[in-house]
Amino acid sequence: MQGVSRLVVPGRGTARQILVRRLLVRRRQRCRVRHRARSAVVKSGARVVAAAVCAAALAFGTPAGPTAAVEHPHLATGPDLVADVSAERLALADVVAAAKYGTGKPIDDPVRERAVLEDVAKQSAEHGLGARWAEAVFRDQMAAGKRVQRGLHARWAAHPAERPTEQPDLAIQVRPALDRLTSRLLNALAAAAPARDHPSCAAQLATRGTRAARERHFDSLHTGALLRALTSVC
Ligand SMILES: C=C(O[C@@H]1C=C(C(=O)O)C=C[C@H]1O)C(=O)O
Repeated sequence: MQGVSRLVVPGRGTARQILVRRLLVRRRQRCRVRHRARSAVVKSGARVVAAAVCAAALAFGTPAGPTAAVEHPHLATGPDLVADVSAERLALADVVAAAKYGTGKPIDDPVRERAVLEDVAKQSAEHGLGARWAEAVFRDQMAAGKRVQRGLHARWAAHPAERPTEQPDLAIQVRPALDRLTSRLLNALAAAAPARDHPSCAAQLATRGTRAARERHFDSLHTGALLRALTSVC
């Protein structure tokens, strides 16, 4: 579980390389979406400039992570917080998995997910955040949590000795703990918002994400899920 950034997934590179690639794909998609939106209202010359700015940001900006973070400290602190709180939320997926294992409670609970997203939409306004962005991030967080639950349930089915010895109460203990993290993650997103449009946001987030995974001694299941959880941040 050591050296997560160097953890190699056969055929796909290290965990850090996978995260940077994934975040770049996301960034390119956002660039394209914005460019298309702009294209609808601006003349063709401006369209070319907008596309060139996106392309240049993607081509030159991303590798400049550490330097950019020194010049703009918010580039480090926002992604740092987001990675950290996301790792904390993901660690709770183990407790959720234990609470559900063998009880027949489904891993996917759409009703609960809707309640989480409604809470996010409500609180995001209080944090000065766009509800769409906040909801996208929380959808990723929930997808990541479910990936961990599925992985652990499969692991426990195959290796009974690894099954948890205690069964926490989902409604009384676990969900309230997740709910408490909602406002912390929204705070972290508010701190990361200025970094979001910076070309090195994805690189910063990758660095902070792999560090958070390493600090928590995440295995490949949890590290992969953390990468998934961070997909919509930048
Ligand atoms: C965490 C749970 O499992 C899933 C993941 C959720 C989440 O990450 O918030 C919410 C609902 C479930 O689909 C849960 O049931 O509470």
